[in-house]
Amino acid sequence: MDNSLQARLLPLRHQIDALDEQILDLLNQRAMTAQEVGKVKQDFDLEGPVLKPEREAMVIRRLQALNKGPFTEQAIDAVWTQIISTCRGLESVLTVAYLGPQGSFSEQAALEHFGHAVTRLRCDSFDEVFRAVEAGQADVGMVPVENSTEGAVNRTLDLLLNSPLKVLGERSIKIHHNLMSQSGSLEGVTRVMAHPQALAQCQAWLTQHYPKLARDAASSNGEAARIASQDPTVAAIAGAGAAQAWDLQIVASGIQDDPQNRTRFLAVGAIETLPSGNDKTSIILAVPNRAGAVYDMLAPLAANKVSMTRLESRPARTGQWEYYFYVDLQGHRNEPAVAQALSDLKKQVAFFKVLGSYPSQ
Ligand SMILES: O=C(O)C(=O)C[C@]1(C(=O)O)C=C[C@@H](O)C=C1
Repeated sequence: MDNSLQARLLPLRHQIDALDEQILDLLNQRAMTAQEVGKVKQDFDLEGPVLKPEREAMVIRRLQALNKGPFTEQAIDAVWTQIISTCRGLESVLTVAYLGPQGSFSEQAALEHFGHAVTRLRCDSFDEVFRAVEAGQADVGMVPVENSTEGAVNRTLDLLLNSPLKVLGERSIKIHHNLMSQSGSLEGVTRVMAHPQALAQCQAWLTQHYPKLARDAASSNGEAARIASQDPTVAAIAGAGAAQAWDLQIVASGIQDDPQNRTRFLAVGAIETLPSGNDKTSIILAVPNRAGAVYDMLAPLAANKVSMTRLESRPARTGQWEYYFYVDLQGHRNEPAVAQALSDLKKQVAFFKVLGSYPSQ
């Protein structure tokens, strides 16, 4: 029996080729079915983007529940996000706005959430992201709302307060910082550039490994990578996407001081999301400045057995109320317990706004 490497590999590779043909055929059948769905939506004159966040979440969760492995749950999420993205793109291509430049963590979050079959609209600020979506230049926007080490992203909180857009999804990504340069070494490099937050998140590592390297602030990590791609004396700290985007070589990876460093992003758009079976609702509240007001504010949640997953406060600049409270609840606003809690809450607060209900990640 021929037991050489080739002899053993060949039949397995034939098997993989045959399986790939079946997968390809099934993918095309799925794509044609999605096109049919697109036609039905057109026939019923459904306005707005074809995006149905709750349906996308349900498709992926159902497969994760059915899965027997060895394909992992994360792989199912990543692969089906791409499949759905492509199918959605055959109905109508979604335009996603986010803070650029190329290779930014916002871009990573946007593509991990909506897949690659989208039109990318890179913006210079979070304000511009909201403006682009409000003006209809983009269907959805992706903005960071909190970082596990740095806390809330205040500008995003302020924009959510004043925008008519709804939150339609969330995506938390690991913030994995890399040191990168043109050559892949630090020879000839005299300074390291990054956004101040990234420099802060890597300061212990830099002090330990490269105490003599000057540290300079850039407007974003992507911008630092762009500068490093043109200046061999500069190294940048950025995500792996930026190394790829600017053709830089990674000198050291995972250099953030907190290995669990994560940022949570919100997807926003002019879309009301229906219940998916596992949802969150984000609201903003303000209470009058009197003793016990915050306690009273939260009582309807406990009374209706609605769990709060996050509470963030932000100074109100009206002079009239002290703080806005950003609250995330478990459940969809259409679920009876959440609906009751929201209606009770509304009666006793000075300000009340539902930002949206959306599938939990
Ligand atoms: O079910 C739909 O409404 C579709 O358009 C199909 C599909 C999919 O590929 O599964 C694509 C886009 C939507 O956001 C949701 C799901």
